[in-house]
Amino acid sequence: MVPVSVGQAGNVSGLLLSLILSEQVQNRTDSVDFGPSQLWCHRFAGLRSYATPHSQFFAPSEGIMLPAGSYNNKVAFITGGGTGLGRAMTGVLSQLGAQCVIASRKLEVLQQTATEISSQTGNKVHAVQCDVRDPQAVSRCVDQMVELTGLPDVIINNAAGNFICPSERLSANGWKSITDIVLNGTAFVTLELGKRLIQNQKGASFLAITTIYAESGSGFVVPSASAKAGVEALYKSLAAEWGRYGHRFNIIQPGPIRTKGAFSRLDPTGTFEKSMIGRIPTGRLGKPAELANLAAYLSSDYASWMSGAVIRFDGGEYVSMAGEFNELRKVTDDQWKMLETMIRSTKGS
Ligand SMILES: CC/C=C\C/C=C\C=C\C(=O)SCCNC(=O)CCNC(=O)[C@H](O)C(C)(C)COP(=O)(O)OP(=O)(O)OC[C@H]1O[C@@H](n2cnc3c(N)ncnc32)[C@H](O)[C@@H]1OP(=O)(O)O
Ligand SMILES: NC(=O)C1=CN([C@@H]2O[C@H](COP(=O)(O)OP(=O)(O)OC[C@H]3O[C@@H](n4cnc5c(N)ncnc54)[C@H](OP(=O)(O)O)[C@@H]3O)[C@@H](O)[C@H]2O)C=CC1
Repeated sequence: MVPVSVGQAGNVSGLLLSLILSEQVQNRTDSVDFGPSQLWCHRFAGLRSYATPHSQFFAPSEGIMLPAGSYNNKVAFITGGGTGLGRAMTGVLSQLGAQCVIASRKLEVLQQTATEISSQTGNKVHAVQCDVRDPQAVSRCVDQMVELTGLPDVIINNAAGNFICPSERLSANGWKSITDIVLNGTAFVTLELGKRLIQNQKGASFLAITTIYAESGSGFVVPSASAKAGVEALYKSLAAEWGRYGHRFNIIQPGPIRTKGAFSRLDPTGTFEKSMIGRIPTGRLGKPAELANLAAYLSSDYASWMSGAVIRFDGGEYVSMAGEFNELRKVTDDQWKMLETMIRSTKGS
């Protein structure tokens, strides 16, 4: 055994500290190099990526996974289907043969998405305006859907609102705006459709899109964390209660996937993206198409035995943040040699 002096021990902690500091400096440099507006253009034009070299082992497969026609004669209702992940899920379900109904507040956005997707897939996509915070609006939206397509086979509760904000700066209305969309909105849609499906003795698959911090909680997005946790409790409860009516309930917890809606409100300057990717073991963000394939599987007949499931879909980010010693990924081989020598040279307690 080689004895290690206090000086060496100091070097090791110094090295660890400098590793952490240099990362912070690097992050600062990034935000100085690219001013917020410039960065914004780059990020949403997809011109910039922080993906790590090892992400090459985890290259995304963005083609459609299920066999063609898997959703023939099915109707899918997707809240927030006009943008981001909702749009990606609508695209995949439509490509697989579903007739889709997308609903949110901005009718023009929905109509544009509906036209684009249906012209690509040849299947009908209907746009219905609906603010999910208003139970009467939800009821009217379902009336409209029944006229257009009949009751759905698949319901995806995807609509959400979110912004980062220290909780001491949050107004009561700020809290309400998020929890009303996420928890009440999901509940209103689920109860309205659930009751009508039960009356009509029709089975269905319900899917909710939550987030990894629904489980852990997270500072600075407290209304979202609280509401998403509520959505998970709602879905797990109904999985137990409404199986007898032919209803399945599943949940996907995505990690970060670049969409304008999420990133503009959660990382407006682009400062956090690099550190986010640094802690994701697969070294990159998720892709909307990857989430859409998982959603299509969970909502399909191939998953008819899945209910009450909570699927974390985050490239490993959650476990990476949870493990107390995971920061040791940053220790180099030479530093490991020193650390091992120090540990082995310790005698007694
Ligand atoms: C980087 C990604 C990594 C991980 C992602 C993990 C999870 C992601 C979860 C998501 O949900 S991402 C999806 C995000 N998408 C959206 O948020 C789209 C829809 N959002 C909106 O429409 C708005 O942002 C909204 C949520 C604020 C709702 O809009 P609305 O017009 O209804 O609200 P108001 O503008 O009237 O505001 C209501 C209330 O909130 C206060 N408020 C608004 N923004 C902020 C803010 N940034 N900070 C503090 N407070 C805010 C606003 O002042 C109002 O309160 P008062 O009346 O002033 O008291
Ligand atoms: N992207 C990511 O990294 C992650 C996203 N998620 C979840 O994925 C889902 C989709 O998010 P994403 O695609 O990124 O973001 P978007 O902002 O693109 O999607 C949110 C959608 O919700 C709709 N919406 C908001 N408020 C209401 C309302 N009151 N009534 C009806 N619809 C409403 C919006 O449409 P409109 O404005 O027209 O109403 C919009 O289409 C959300 O549930 C989000 O929490 C979870 C983890 C990570």
